[in-house]
Order: sequence, then C-alpha cells, then structure tokens
Amino acid sequence: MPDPIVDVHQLRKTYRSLSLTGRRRIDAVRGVSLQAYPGEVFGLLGPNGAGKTTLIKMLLGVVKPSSGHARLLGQPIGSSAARSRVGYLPESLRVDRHHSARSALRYYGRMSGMTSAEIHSRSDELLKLVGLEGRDRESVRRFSKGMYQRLGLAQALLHDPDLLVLDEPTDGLDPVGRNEVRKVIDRLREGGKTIFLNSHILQEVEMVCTRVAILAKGEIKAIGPIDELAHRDQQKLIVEVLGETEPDWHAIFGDSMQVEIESTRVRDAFRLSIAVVDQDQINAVVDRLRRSDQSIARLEVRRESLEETFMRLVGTDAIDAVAGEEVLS
Ligand SMILES: Nc1ncnc2c1ncn2[C@@H]1O[C@H](COP(=O)(O)OP(=O)(O)OP(=O)(O)O)[C@@H](O)[C@H]1O
Repeated sequence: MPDPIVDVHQLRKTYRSLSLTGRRRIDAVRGVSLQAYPGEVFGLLGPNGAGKTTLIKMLLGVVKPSSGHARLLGQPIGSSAARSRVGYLPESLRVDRHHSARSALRYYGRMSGMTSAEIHSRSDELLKLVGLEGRDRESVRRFSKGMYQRLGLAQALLHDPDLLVLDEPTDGLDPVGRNEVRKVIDRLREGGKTIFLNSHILQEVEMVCTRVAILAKGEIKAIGPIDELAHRDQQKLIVEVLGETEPDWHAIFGDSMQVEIESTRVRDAFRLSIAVVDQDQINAVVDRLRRSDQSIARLEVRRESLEETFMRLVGTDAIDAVAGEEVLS
C-alpha cells in the first residue's frame, strides 16, 4: 500500500460562539479518521451541516483542529510544505468580474509566485483541459456558472498540485454545467491526479469517486469503495419465471428460504424478489427453480444503491442535519 496523500487521525473541531441565548458549543467534526491514496478520487459525502467544509478547512490549515492530527502528502496540515502542493477550489470562488479567464489565471499565477512564461504555457494547457480555449479572452461576466467553475478548476491546477481539494464542485450548477465539470474531473482522474472532494449530491459522488466516506453530525458512518458500502443483507435477487399459472413457490423453495413474492404479474412471467446474502444462495435459488422445470426469463442481482445506503446510515440525520450543538447557558 503506498503512503496516503491525505492521512487524518481522530480530527476534531469544536466551535464556541456567543449568541443571544447564551454560549454555544458546536461539535462540527468529532474524531474523524480517514486516508486517501495516490490516484484516488475520494468523496466526502454528507448532508448539510455534517462538517464537510470544516474538515476540508482543517486540512487546508484555515481552521485549527481542536484535537487530533493529519498530514497532506506526508507534511503536517497547515505547514507551507503541505499547502504548496495542494490545489483548492472553494465552494464559492470569487473571480473579479473585470477579468477574462486568461487574465484571472495570470493574476492567480502571479499570486503563487509563478513566472510569466510558466503562467502562459500552463494557462494554454489548462484552458484546453477545462474546455475554455477560444473563450479565454471574454469577460467572465458572460460566463455560465459551469464555465465559471471550470475556470476555478484551472485556477486550482495552475501550480500543478499533487492533490486537488474540491469543495462542492458542482453545487448550484444545472445538469449541463455538472456534466462539464464531471468530465474535467474524469480527465484528471485518468491523468492520475489525487482528488479529495466533498459533496451532498449522491449522484455526483457515485459517478466520479473511487472511494467514499459518509459523514453525518461530524462522524464517519461508513468508508470504502462505493460497491462495498452497500449492505450485503439488502441484496436482492430478482427472478422472473415464465408461465400461465402461478407455481407453488412453497413446494419449490420449502421453508428454508425466505421468498417474497410480488403480487404483480409481469407480462407473461411471475416476478420473485428474494433476499440473498451470497452467491451460494443465488445458485440454490436457480437450482431449485430449474429442478422444478421453471423457465427463467430474467435474473438480476440488485444491490443497495448509494442513495439507499446513505439514507440507511444518515436517514434521520439527513433531515435533522445540523452537527452536535449544545447551548452552554
Ligand atoms: N465558524 C463557525 N462558527 C460556528 N459554527 C460553525 C462555523 N462554521 C461551521 N459551523 C457549524 O458547524 C457545523 C458544520 O458545518 P460545515 O459547514 O462544516 O458543514 P458542511 O457539511 O460543510 O455543510 P454544508 O454542506 O451546508 O456546507 C454546522 O452546524 C455549522 O453551523
């Protein structure tokens, strides 16, 4: 296993603030540990208020952790060595409206100490990568949100960082804009870039991420490759058997198998939905159906979707999404 690019151990952040109702304590991040490895697109998924932005801000050294420790590319978070190798796209990047894409990149390049020649050649490459070549001298005032966000990606990539951190990269974009940004992320993944992104958009994470952590109320509820997050017990085998009259399922399966029979007849077949935990059970169902001469017209193993996994893990938290909050009096 290569060394992790993002290495987080028991990171915790408690905000304390004063309000009219008294002092408040908010446990925004409560002992999070996670690792992201080279070449991964790692997704931090969670409802609003789960603590995603706070975690990202701690990684970038903008917010100081209350306890715990973390390293980016082997360097302690907050150190200039860590920061210099990270590209960041904030949730709402502000580019001055008088800029064009090219002049904005020139501005950001100068800020990070790049020479004019470096900025020039890198800008050409990046404008092409994010699909803004040909539109690079127009005022950003005319840009759609998706174009604006792609310019943000180019800005984050300017100094060729080893890690790209994206905070809600497609939030507020229409489907076209989302698709455009997703394509850029795909290209970066194909190029081997390590990306750490946070999002509350399930579909987004499902499409672009190789591994995911589900965060709710400041805690990790699950972590792993998307396929492995699905609950094995929620796996269902859908079988359709051809026939005019409904077979005697009890005679076929006996009492050893829990078979749920859907009442609806599907075209010229009957559909069964069977909870299965492993391949042996799937084989057993097929064996029994074939032994009793049933013709199988369709067979499908349906896994729990990421949305179902998410709702199972953070169902009530997704509705009551605010992180642990306590009024201290
Ligand atoms: N500077 C702050 N001071 C006090 N509380 C804060 C501060 N920043 C965030 N919080 C609180 O910490 C909790 C986590 O917020 P955070 O922004 O990290 O969540 P998030 O998952 O990024 O949510 P969203 O998707 O809405 O941006 C929330 O209850 C939020 O109100």
